[in-house]
Amino acid sequence: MTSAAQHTPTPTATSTSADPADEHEDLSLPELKTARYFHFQEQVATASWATMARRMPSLLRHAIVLAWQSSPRDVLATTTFNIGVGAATAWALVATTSVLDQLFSTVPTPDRVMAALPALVWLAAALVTRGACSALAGRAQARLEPQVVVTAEERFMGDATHVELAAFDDSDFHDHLFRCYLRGCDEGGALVRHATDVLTGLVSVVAAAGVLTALHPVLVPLLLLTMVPQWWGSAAASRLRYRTMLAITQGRRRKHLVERLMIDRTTAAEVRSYTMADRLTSAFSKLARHELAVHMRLATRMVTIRLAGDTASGLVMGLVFVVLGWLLVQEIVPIATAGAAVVAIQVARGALSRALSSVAQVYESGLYFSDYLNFRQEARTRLPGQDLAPAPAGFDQILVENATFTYPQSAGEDEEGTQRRAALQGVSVTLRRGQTVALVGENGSGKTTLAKLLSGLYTPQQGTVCWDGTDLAGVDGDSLRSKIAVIAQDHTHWPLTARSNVTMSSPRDTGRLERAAQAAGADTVIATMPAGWDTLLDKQFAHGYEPSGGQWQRLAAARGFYRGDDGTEVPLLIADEPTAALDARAEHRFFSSLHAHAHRTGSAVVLITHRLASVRMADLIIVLDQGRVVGQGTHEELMAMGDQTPYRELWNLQANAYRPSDLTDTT
Ligand SMILES: Nc1ncnc2c1ncn2[C@@H]1O[C@H](COP(=O)(O)OP(=O)(O)OP(=O)(O)O)[C@@H](O)[C@H]1O
Repeated sequence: MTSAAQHTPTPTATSTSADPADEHEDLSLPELKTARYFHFQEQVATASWATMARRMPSLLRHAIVLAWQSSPRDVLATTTFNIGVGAATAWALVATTSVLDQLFSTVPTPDRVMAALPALVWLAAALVTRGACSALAGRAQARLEPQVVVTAEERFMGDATHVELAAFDDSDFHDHLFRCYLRGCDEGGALVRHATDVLTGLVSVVAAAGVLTALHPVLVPLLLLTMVPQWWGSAAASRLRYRTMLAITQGRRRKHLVERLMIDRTTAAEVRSYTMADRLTSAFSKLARHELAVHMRLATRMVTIRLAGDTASGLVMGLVFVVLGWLLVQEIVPIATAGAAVVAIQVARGALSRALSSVAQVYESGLYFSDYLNFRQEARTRLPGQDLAPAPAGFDQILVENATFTYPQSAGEDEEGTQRRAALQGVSVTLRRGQTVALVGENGSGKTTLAKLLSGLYTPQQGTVCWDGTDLAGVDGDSLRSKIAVIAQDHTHWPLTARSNVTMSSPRDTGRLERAAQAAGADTVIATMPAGWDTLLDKQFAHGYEPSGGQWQRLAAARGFYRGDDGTEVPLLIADEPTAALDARAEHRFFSSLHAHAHRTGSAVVLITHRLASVRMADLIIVLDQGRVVGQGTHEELMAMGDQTPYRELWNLQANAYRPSDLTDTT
């Protein structure tokens, strides 16, 4: 069969241009990348029946295991009732044979009808049973599919939130994760549905074949003969419909893109300012009409296939009748058996048609479901160990020894590239409880990476991070991180209430909340919010509120203070660029709070900032450059090291901006 994908032109930017004289007509959008959720398109479009048949057993095995783990009861019900449908089909066919036997006997007509009555009741009972089994199978199937999806989603989400953080820096992992998220889990449910449809169809075909064998073995080849055009017609129609849909996908995505430009709030103003409405409408119409034309062509080709299929079917059925007639004349089969054979053949043809139209869908769903299976397999290699020791209650000192950390290699990057990209190389530092330690250095020097090593989010590939004698590599990550408060540089704008944005997973404590808000300067932000602490911080919700950048930063700082407001349990507070969006007054207040926090709780505070005036008071300043420690000490010690040292250079650059040009630093 010729692929529709080959014949149906994919609408592109150039194909949308109607009038070359109109230079504004074409929106000139470049080719779209293959969507993550459609990456198996090529494989699906070109798969042969043999390929599908080869993959089927393993796909079905995985789907059955997942279905069984989701709901054994509904799997048993689906299977039992579908077998019931097959058995009732066979029963109905046998009853039909009895009815026909009686009706074609040689006694007078009223007697024949009376004699057929018990068989008719039997037939009615079989049909009712078949209907009931079919309905119950449908119910079990409808229950099973969403359960399979939820089980798959729960496992996926569990893995996604528990894998080590470094996995999110690996573009390959990220890609697998997103593909699984977009389709993998849902397709597990769809696979079960389509597989059950195939099963249902096959059970009925087998039932009809069984009855025919019992009636007379010579009838079975007749059944197989009628199935050939049926197979061809159903398979050709379903593949054509399918490939056409695949072929128009690109155009449909392009259409959605244009649609979004036309109806999105963010583009609405410029659509009007730059009078884009007509151009967009024209582009939209062309894409929509192209799709329409493809559908029209599909309808015509479907009719052609149907006509060819029906003609072939009619011819074969004619042949079957000729053979049946010959069998009757030769008295090989009685007339009642021949009648029952015709009914059985019709039942088998209908069931086969349904099964076939589901086979291609089993294949496609199976491919996408393999994204789910692959993701889970990969995630297992990235989950933390199970039997790790709990984190120590605290520390007197944190010792980072010779730590080297490289972010995961990007696809296509060579070993040399990896060497060049080491974010930290041989870093050794010591932090003591109660100290305020500042990490300074230029952009990309490794400050945030070191902070993430200290906060237990990353583990160095070489070297160690120890709390007193305990190497954090052997410690349970969750128990460690519950003892560390982090004010992150790229903090999350949680779509939750202001209160939950600060308390997060810790228990609620009003006193602690107020203290944290005050320390971070978030109290004045809360005071301006319509519902105070109960204000929802997301405009997507009714009465939602959108804080400004600086207000979000104060809330993030309050989150860190809240987590850290427990001297015995949280011995480390890490603040990464906590004041970048704050005004001068808020910044001053924040640094005072930070020192007060360290003093009051006795915890170690790690501060990352580019504002060197704020680190002057730190007990220890660690200077990083290209992933290496290039200086450490107090402000005075570092300034005394000489003119060309990185810290002094940076200090002078910033200090000079506030001085008359003829002044230099005074140390
Ligand atoms: N997730 C990541 N994946 C790959 N490389 C990263 C990632 N995060 C940081 N890097 C690289 O690691 C190096 C150190 O980055 P890091 O964020 O630790 O620097 P920084 O000193 O905190 O910078 P800044 O002052 O700009 O915040 C940089 O070269 C950066 O490109």
